[in-house]
Parts: sequence; structure tokens; C-alpha cells
Amino acid sequence: MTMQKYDYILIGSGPAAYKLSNLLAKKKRRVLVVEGGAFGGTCPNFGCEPKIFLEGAVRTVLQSQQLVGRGVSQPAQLDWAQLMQTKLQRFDPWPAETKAIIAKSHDVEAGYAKFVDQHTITVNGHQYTGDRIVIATGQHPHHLAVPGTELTHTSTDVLSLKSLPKRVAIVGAGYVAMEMATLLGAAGAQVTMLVRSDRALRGFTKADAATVVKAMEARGIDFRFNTNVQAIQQDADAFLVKTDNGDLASDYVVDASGRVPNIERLQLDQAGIDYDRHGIKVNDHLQTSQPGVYAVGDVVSRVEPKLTPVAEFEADYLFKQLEGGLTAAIQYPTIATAAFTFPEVALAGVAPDDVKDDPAYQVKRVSLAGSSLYAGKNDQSASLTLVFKSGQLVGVSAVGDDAATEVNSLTPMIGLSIKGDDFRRHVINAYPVIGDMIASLL
Ligand SMILES: Cc1cc2nc3c(=O)[nH]c(=O)nc-3n(C[C@H](O)[C@H](O)[C@H](O)COP(=O)(O)OP(=O)(O)OC[C@H]3O[C@@H](n4cnc5c(N)ncnc54)[C@H](O)[C@@H]3O)c2cc1C
Ligand SMILES: NC(=O)c1ccc[n+]([C@@H]2O[C@H](COP(=O)([O-])OP(=O)(O)OC[C@H]3O[C@@H](n4cnc5c(N)ncnc54)[C@H](O)[C@@H]3O)[C@@H](O)[C@H]2O)c1
Repeated sequence: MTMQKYDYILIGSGPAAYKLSNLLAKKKRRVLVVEGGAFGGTCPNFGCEPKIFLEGAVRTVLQSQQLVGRGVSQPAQLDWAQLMQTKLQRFDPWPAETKAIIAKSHDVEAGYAKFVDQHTITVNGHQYTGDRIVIATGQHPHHLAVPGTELTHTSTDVLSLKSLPKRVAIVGAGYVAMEMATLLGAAGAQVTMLVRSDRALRGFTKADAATVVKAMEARGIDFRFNTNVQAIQQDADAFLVKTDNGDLASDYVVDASGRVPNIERLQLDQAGIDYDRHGIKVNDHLQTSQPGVYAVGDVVSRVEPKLTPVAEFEADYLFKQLEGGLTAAIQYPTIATAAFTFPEVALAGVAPDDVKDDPAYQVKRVSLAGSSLYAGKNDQSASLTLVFKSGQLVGVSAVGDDAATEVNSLTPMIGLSIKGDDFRRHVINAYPVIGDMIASLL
């Protein structure tokens, strides 16, 4: 058997590897892209993209409910089956289309890669060597270690669920749990959240996360905090979720207890590549413990959040290092993140909760609800919490119907260290939308 040799082998085809494959296409390198699951990876197939597509209709329904008696006479109703049909039509062709796009420039192999040594992998019984191997295998849903865990579903199932269950139990209160609850609750399912700790959305500020929970509770979503799932059983006509805080009958159980890096299938020990439970260990040049082997995206063990734009930033950095002579260590920019609940919650830069007792920082909470823009939407929860240091905006947290956009509007001021006076001298934004308020906030 002749072994095929490549300049690069990319393992995975999600946002991280896809970005790198596009950049390498311009360099005419010999590249092999190996994908074990759906081409395109989590974000376009089972993550951000289908989630935000479904959220488009969901948001319209929830916004109309919020305006009944304020100029809207009937709330809109969600037709889940029809919405899902529309979603499947749009998204089903994507993996094949993505594979074809990659195959225009590179060799492609569908199958799971395993390391033989630090320059060699096998896929479907074929061996390939690469001068450089880039691991971009992402994460998969964590499964609760309790009896009956095989009876649960994940966000992947929810995002393609054709008929709406009557009663849904969701384990967890992180990004995935809260976003899936928003979708299913708006569609009319009776949703119960089973939360191990005493709060939701741990990555966001306590006050803003509590505002989201309150709004969801007002829509009938039941939060059971300090509740540990012990087992899931199947009865004649329901699932029984047994917890240390009573039992719950449900038609559909979603396990949203986190995500774990895809490292098990790779046989990393064969190649001496170091890892921990958060993923593959890399240095500040994204190199693993083996020369010539790199890791990018969600599979990397790091403190920065595991998000699509972060995965793409790493791919871009690695390309510049390997093909453009960049020698500096990776430096992450200001990263904005949002949970697409209703209302949304978002954060960028220094988190208000982390500095509330530090006199070097000034934390200022601004309610937006009174302005005509927000009053017109009856978006009563809308608020911004701004963090300043020596007169410079260094952090922002937002809650409200459009919190993600609000935080995105303010993130350049943080990342580019723009001060209020400077902003006002150079910019007049369109009025009256969020952008126009920025000048007065800074
Ligand atoms: C429900 C949900 C919603 C999300 N929403 C957002 C959002 O709104 N905004 C945001 O920024 N991020 C969001 N994310 C996170 C985002 O999807 C990830 O950060 C992003 O997909 C990471 O890209 P990646 O390329 O590192 O990994 P992935 O996209 O996970 O791609 C990795 C690929 O590698 C393949 N693979 C694994 N092992 C092997 C192997 N051994 N051989 C070959 N192939 C292999 C997998 O099949 C997969 O296709 C969401 C995630 C989920 C689950
Ligand atoms: N809008 C977005 O940008 C977005 C959306 C979805 C996912 N993501 C990315 O995916 C990552 C994973 O999201 P996630 O929601 O799966 O994870 P997460 O870490 O945000 O939340 C996990 C939840 O499960 C709970 N949990 C953990 N172990 C448990 C156990 N053994 N029993 C019961 N509960 C348990 C946690 O307390 C938490 O509430 C996010 O951190 C983010 O990087 C981003």
C-alpha cells in the first residue's frame, strides 16, 4: 500500500478547519480534510445556525405576546411542525454542499481519523502522512452518568425535532439548556428545567441571568434549582425523571449538561499528544506537545469561550503563523458572547460581577426600558451594565430583547480602547436606535 503524503492534514471540517481549508486553498498546498460526521461541523448543522434560524420565528411570537394590549390584539402562534419543515429544507443540503466546496480545492475523506504516530493517521483503513496535522475535532454533548441516560436527547435532536412533545424536561441551565427551553417553550411545550446548582447561565452576570429566568418563568417555564437527576425510567406512556427533589413525568428529556472535547477516537496516546478533560493542550502558538501537530477550535483546552468566531480566529492565527511568517504568540481580542434566550443576555470584556468590589473599576447600570425604542417593544427588562476603568469602557453586560446586538455595538469601544470624547468627535450614529445611545453612555 502506498501511503499518501500531504502538506497538511486537517482533522474535522467545522468552523475552525473549514476556515483553515479556505485559507490554504489560496496557497495551493496539498491538503487532506477528514470529517467523521456532518461536513461543516457543529455550528452550521447542529448549533448556532439552525438555532438562530428557529429563533427568528420564535422571537416574533414572543414579541407579539409581549405587545398584546399595547396595540397588538392577538399574539402570533408558532406552528412547530411547519417551522421545522422550513428549517430542514434549508439545512439538510448543507453537509453535501460543504463537502463539495472543500473538495474543489482539497482531497476529502469521510471517516474518523486515528493517530498512528505524530505524522501519520488512519481513516477507513487508509494511512496518510502530513508534514503538519491540525486537530479541529470540536466537542460533543456530555451525557449524564445516571441509569437511563440512553433515554435522553440532546440539542442535536431538538434542532431537528419534527413533532413537539407535550412535556419536556431539560437538564442543565447553560447556553444550550436555556436556548432549547426558549424554543420549545415558545412552541407550546410545558418545559421544566432541572438545575443542579442555584442559578442559571453561570457565564453571565448574576443579575442579568436572574432577569432571563424571571421572564421565562413568567411564560410558564418551571425552574427547579438545586435538583440532581438520579435516574430516568420509561413507563408505559411517559418518562419518569427521578431526582433528589421529587420525580417528574415527561414526554421528552433533554440532556444539556455540557459539552466534552472530541478526543477519544483520535488515539492521541499513539502520537504522544497531551490532553486533559477540557481538550488538547497547546502552547501560545497553538502547537500541541508534538512538533508539527496543532489544535484549533473547541477541542483546545483553554479558558477562552468555545465559540465559532473564536475557532475561526485561531484558524486565521495558525494560517498566518504557518504560511505568513507570524512569530508572535496568539493574543485573543475582546470576545463578545450571548445566549439567544428571550430576553437575550450578553457580555464582553470585564464582567461586572468580577470587579464590583474593586475600587479601580466603576460599574454603572443603565435601564433602557424608558426610551421610545424599548417602550415601543415593551422590552421592560432591557438594561446595560457598563464597566469603566480610568474613564475607558472595559466591559459591558446586557439583558433585553436585543442584548447581543447591544453588546456587539459596544465591543469595538472596549477592543479598540476608544474613549467617549474620541467617539463623539468622530461618530454620529443613526437615531433613534441603540447605536445612537452609545455616545451618551461612554
Ligand atoms: C446548540 C448549540 C448552539 C451553539 N450556538 C452558538 C452561537 O450562537 N454562537 C457561537 O459562537 N457558537 C455557538 N455554538 C458553539 C459552536 O458551534 C462551536 O464553537 C463551533 O462549532 C466550534 O467549531 P470547531 O470547528 O472547533 O468544532 P465543530 O464545529 O464541532 O467541528 C468539529 C468536527 O470534527 C469532526 N470530528 C470529530 N472527531 C473526528 C475525528 N476523529 N476524525 C474526523 N472528524 C472528526 C466532527 O464530526 C465535527 O464535524 C453552539 C453550539 C451548540 C451545540
Ligand atoms: N449562544 C452561544 O454562543 C452558544 C450556544 C450554545 C452553546 N455554546 C457553546 O457551547 C458550550 C456548551 O454549552 P452547554 O450549555 O452545553 O454547556 P454549559 O457549560 O454552558 O452548561 C452546562 C449546564 O449543565 C449543568 N451540568 C453540568 N454537569 C451536570 C451534571 N452532571 N448534572 C446536572 N447538570 C450538570 C451545568 O450546571 C450547566 O447548567 C458553551 O459553553 C458555549 O461555548 C454557545
